[in-house]
Amino acid sequence: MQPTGSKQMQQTVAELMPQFMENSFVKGIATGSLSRAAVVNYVQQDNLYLDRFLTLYQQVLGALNPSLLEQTEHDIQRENGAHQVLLQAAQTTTDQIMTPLPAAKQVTRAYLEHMERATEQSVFLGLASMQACPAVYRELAQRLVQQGANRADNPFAGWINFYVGTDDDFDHTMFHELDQLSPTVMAAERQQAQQVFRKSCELELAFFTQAKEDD
Ligand SMILES: Cc1ncc(CN)c(N)n1
Repeated sequence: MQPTGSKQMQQTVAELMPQFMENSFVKGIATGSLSRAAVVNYVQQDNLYLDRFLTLYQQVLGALNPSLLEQTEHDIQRENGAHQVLLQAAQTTTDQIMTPLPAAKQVTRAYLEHMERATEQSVFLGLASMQACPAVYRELAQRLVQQGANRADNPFAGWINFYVGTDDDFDHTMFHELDQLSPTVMAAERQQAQQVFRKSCELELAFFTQAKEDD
């Protein structure tokens, strides 16, 4: 029997996880050693990313399932909690690093454009492109916890604990929504959704790499 769309996406995440665990930014989170520049770079780009992600999410879920939008959109707004952990370690604040507004870097732009293009094609593809966001972080955080990386002396433990905790429900809810929609679209579009999802996972990896590029 064919796995459901969400199972296949989870397999993609599992397949790519070794690359995430080897990524230098992720290793820095695990060991508690990241330069201030890398942390600032990451949070600046992530603020730009999440702002646009929320707008797209509102657009897609508003069309698909407004009551689910109402239940879940606060999950994205709450991510500021994860950023605060990083900013505290870097001894800075959101205001300081976002004023004046930094420019979006190449990977951030490419990722946002990828999700925008997918959403223009269909809400199903839009949702698939956005699903890597919770799916990758939840799996990553779980693996970091398994490694014991959220130990008390790691300044980034709160970041790991945030994603192991809160992205869980959001991730399952979105996967469920994708599986519910799946029978309503053609087989070709279901296949395309898998490709779109994989591309988003690759951009997630590039997003971490970008944070350390000019550090
Ligand atoms: C780029 C990116 N991807 C995923 C997440 C976690 N939702 C995030 N904060 N930023």
